[in-house]
Amino acid sequence: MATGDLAFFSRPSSSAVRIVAPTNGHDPSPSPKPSPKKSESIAQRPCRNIVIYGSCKFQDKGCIYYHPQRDNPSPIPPNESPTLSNALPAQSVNAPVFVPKTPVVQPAVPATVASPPPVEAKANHSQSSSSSSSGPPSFEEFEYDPYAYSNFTPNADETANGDSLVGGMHGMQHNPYDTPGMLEYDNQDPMDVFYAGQPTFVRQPLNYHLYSQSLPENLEPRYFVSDDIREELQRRSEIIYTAPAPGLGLPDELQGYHSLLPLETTTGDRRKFGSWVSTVYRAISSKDGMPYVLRRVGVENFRVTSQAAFSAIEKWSRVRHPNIVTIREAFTTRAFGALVVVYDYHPNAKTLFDAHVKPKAPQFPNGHGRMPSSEAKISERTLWSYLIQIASALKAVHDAGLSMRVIDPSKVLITGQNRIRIGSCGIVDVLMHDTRQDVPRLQQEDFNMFGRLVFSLCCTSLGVMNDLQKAVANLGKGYSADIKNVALFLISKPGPHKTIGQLFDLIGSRLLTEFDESQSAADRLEGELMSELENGRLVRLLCKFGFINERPEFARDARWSETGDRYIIKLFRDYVFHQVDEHGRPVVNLSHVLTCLNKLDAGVEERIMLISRDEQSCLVVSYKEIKACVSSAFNELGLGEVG
Ligand SMILES: Nc1ncnc2c1ncn2[C@@H]1O[C@H](COP(=O)(O)OP(=O)(O)OP(=O)(O)O)[C@@H](O)[C@H]1O
Repeated sequence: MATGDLAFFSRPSSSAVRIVAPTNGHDPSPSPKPSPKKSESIAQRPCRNIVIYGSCKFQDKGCIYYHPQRDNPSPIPPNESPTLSNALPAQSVNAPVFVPKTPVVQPAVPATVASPPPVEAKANHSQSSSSSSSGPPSFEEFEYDPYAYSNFTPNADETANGDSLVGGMHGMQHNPYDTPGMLEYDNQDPMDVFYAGQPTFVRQPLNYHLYSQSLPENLEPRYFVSDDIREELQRRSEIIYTAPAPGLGLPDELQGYHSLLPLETTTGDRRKFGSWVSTVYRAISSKDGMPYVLRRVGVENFRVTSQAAFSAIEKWSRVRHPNIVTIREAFTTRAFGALVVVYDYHPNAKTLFDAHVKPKAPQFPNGHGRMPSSEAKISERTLWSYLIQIASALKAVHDAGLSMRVIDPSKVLITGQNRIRIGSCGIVDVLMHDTRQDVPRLQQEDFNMFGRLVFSLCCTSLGVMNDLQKAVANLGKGYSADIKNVALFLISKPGPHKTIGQLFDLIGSRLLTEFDESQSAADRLEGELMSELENGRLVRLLCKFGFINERPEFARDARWSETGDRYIIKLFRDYVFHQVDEHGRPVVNLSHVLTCLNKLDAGVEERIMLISRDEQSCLVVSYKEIKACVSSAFNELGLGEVG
């Protein structure tokens, strides 16, 4: 690969990315015959064998390179200094590098900087400096410098004066990356070991706090939220925005709610909610644009004679519990001829009845006749989780001086992975506002309803309680004695011993298991959130690439995409996305893409080699510099025609 043809990197109209073939001692035209001056300089060049292996077999057999004497074991020739005339031409490594012509703005460095601080302190500084708000230098300031990695140390006078180091450059010899915050590697290119007096290779510190490290390919999914969670959230999001079918004959607007969409069939045989028929709609609030559930209870001649009917709703709306569907408000409506209670909407919620009790549609195994699908039995662990969540909701309600009044498989929702929420609270309180409420008795009834729900779930049947003996026997066959005890306690006769506290005594240490599992679930979700956080940053970067690359209005202006910042971005895009394997097949490696983009976003000092499409030129450039290119090209768009 040749580096001679680098002219297209230059942008004559500006100093941006001015890459020119070296002159004076780094003559671009490769000369096959070494000039006398050149032979002299070869004799001054450290022998690679010494650098790599510590000795050279050909030292006394005509090797023309420099070999250190015993009294001077340094591999660098005594009169060698990293000056312009003695440094190796860029052609030798086929890799020109970018170095800012003016230095990166660094914080003032104390005079003691000449003796570098310990490595650890430097590494920390490096991390903070790379994330500092001063940011990388504009790419306008970069210019090709073959001495970028020479081991130049400013003299005491220069370092004593902060300005001299920070703002003042002595020609092109000071490496702007040679700051106290960098490890030695920052003064080196990995290839230096082959031609300079730097036998050690110190790895550049990675800014782990700024980007995720690449993971083995088989762990790729860790970069993204896991499939099951993604699918579930996508489904919910789709359901929220499902548009109602036209011609349903529903009001366009109902007390500040619009876009009503029934969540159940409103025709055919309807089950009763107590002695009422209820229908659930999803509707959007005009106030906040959020979806809510309207439960409409069609009650003939239902009249609210006083606001007192809604006092229970006020109490209920103050009950905020993770296992209760929150009530927002209630109203009656003539247009709808009903009482409407508004609840929080949990997209893709399923009732316990639909999930566990409702007979499933028959399956057709291999076309050989019909067979009813077997009900999936709830596992003991899941059942305990349901029990604990409902008991917890019950406690909150009883503590608030209320009673649940409806605990039925058709009114308890599963709103996520084993997440239970009791819906339809408060409705009965409004409907029966004119009858005297004996709260302790109603609370005892809650236990009873809860017990029947446990039997229904264990036996996957609603009518199970018609034959109690059989129900107990069935439950005992499928579940532990502890479950059986809880179920029997719940359906036992009311009495002073039957309190929510007693119920929790029976649940015992299972509560801790539930608590532990819910904490683990929170940890898992936090982990998922982290991966999404990373993705958000990368999407912003990809958007910038989208804005910059292949702009049609500049299609005829080759200079726009073939010079300066944009050319580097174009080559970087090839490096990230368009690599091919040794057979010319596209390499589709998501880990590579994510790693590159993360490093770019963090603007790390690590350098990569970009290769032109004709493979005639290459360019060594750091992520930090590419990042500066991206932001300058993007800013240029914003200030220009794109507005
Ligand atoms: N707060 C809510 N958020 C999301 N969906 C809900 C909510 N409340 C109820 N639903 C859904 O609305 C549908 C109907 O609920 P409903 O309580 O009427 O159940 P049902 O089984 O149809 O009972 P019924 O026979 O008494 O009407 C169910 O699929 C349920 O998941």
